[in-house]
Amino acid sequence: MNPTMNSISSETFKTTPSHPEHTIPLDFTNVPKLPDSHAWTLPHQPIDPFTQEPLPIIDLAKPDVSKLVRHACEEWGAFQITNHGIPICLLNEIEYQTRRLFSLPAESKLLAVRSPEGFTGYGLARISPFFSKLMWSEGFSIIGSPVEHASQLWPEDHAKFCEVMEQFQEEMKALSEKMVAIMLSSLGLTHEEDVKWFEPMKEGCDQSTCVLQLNSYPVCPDPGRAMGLAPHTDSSVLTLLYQGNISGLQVQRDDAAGWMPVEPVEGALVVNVGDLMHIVSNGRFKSVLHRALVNNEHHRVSTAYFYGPPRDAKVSPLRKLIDRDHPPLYRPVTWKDYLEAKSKHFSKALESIRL
Ligand SMILES: O=C(O)CCC(=O)C(=O)O
Ligand SMILES: [Fe+2]
Repeated sequence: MNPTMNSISSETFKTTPSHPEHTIPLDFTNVPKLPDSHAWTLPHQPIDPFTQEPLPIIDLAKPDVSKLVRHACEEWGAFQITNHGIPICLLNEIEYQTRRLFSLPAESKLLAVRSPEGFTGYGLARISPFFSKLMWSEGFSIIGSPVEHASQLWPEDHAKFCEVMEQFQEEMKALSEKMVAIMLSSLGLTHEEDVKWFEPMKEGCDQSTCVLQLNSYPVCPDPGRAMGLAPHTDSSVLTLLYQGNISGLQVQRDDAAGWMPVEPVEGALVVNVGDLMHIVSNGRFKSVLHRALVNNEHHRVSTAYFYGPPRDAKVSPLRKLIDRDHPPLYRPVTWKDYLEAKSKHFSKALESIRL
């Protein structure tokens, strides 16, 4: 592994495996010892949480949300939200269905494996090809209805799974729109006027670039040397993450400071600034470098919703944020172009479009 490979891309781009013998996740049940293929050498560099301002937790029902969100996006590129309006019963339901899926025997999960040219289904983390070591995790990607793969997993009994996943995507899309609006208005922008690419999404014309990613981090025999999900930034506009009540997520505020755990808060969602928001805000909001660690007691699952614009919409630094003192930092790109840049330049994708 290249330890300098820090900010890596994430979810919907296509990549070629660097270790073709491992195109599907390990059968994690009854692995008594961490295999060499999964043993990482990077020290985990934890931060002393008492020396740092903790990651902001923002109550959306309180006043001053806009100021708090701006501060969080400028300083951290991530924050947690409470009072977001997503019912706790839906969050419990999504966690239940996610656990139900990943608790299936390995041979059943392989019936729903993501095809080499596909974007959806069961498989390794998408960022796997960028690392020589494998991650202690498995994933299931959904765009719209998961019925094609779910019916492979449960021929008779997939209706509830599909219903919950579809309902959750609808709720996440609406909440993402709300959060984008708050973020932009915190910079003095009204998204209706300023962000043309945003319109088709709001009208529901194109939902195809939003992805629901279910992640599973099985109990690990040697968590100190394993990596659940290697450091990366999300390529999305923003990501909404539900991590249940098991720790593992960490964010990096800046290179020197080490990794800050994002401790679960009951019913809260984590918001990550993605690379596209980094671009439209002309670098004011930072896409956050984050990773997930594993443990030897609990099977951790998480649900990430990546919110993206229509594939062909142009994304560029917003005009109102540009003046003589703040020249545009990035050239205009479509989401499609950006994902291509990400799969080619990996951690250097943002740099590759820098003016
Ligand atoms: O599981 C987590 O906490 C992080 C998941 C994540 O970063 C991702 O799916 O991109
Ligand atoms: Fe991520």
